[in-house]
Amino acid sequence: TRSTRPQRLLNAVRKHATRGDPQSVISAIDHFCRHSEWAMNIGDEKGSILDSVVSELNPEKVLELGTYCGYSTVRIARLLPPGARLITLEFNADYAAIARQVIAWAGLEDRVQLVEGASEDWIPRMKEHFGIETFDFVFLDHWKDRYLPDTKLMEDCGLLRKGTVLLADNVICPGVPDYLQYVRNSLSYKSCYFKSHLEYTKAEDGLEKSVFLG
Ligand SMILES: O=C(NCCCCCn1ccc2cnccc21)c1cc(-c2ccc(F)cc2)cc(O)c1O
Ligand SMILES: [Mg+2]
Repeated sequence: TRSTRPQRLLNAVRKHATRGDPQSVISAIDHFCRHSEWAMNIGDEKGSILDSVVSELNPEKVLELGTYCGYSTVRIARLLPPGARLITLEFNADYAAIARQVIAWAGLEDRVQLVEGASEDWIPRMKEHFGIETFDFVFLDHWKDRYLPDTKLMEDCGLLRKGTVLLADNVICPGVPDYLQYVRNSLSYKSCYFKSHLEYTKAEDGLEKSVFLG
């Protein structure tokens, strides 16, 4: 049977990246997506913005909604201190299987926990299942129509604290208008937009950084 794009992306990582070297994994995926096949990783341009937000925050407890092949998982985890924890949620079992191997190739499996399932099912179980009180940083990159309901669900489940940072990908392309309207107008958030481009293209896209004020 024909290979899938995520499988071809993993092959490129194995071929061109060095085991235990997260930067080489990031570079191998970006090269593959620029020169072989486009894929919906956050990419190098928006990825640099992600890096700066994570580096400034130094989070201990991180939630990523939308693993895909693990590109942003590797970007975030490589910046975390060894004691920090990143829980990443992926709905698609095939993507999850590839992501586990990409994360392992980068040598970051000790600080990453990949969970398979839907955000609306897992968010209410975070506390009792993972012993998480609140998250310091949440990266939203899953179904675009779930950004808003899941943010409200995280609020209701007490997973956000004063100062928790939400960073949302694709706020222009594909776009998340209801989420943007909420975080930009709610008195519970301080929000700002980082203008950029859709991964590996010239189309406009950007990241929205929103600090929960409690
Ligand atoms: O659709 C996107 N991502 C979501 C993929 C599915 C997530 C599924 N999933 C994962 C965890 C999880 C938990 N609960 C429920 C569901 C869950 C996406 C698309 C584009 C894009 C595509 C075509 C185009 F022409 C322009 C842009 C670019 C991006 O950067 C993207 O991120
Ligand atoms: Mg995205």
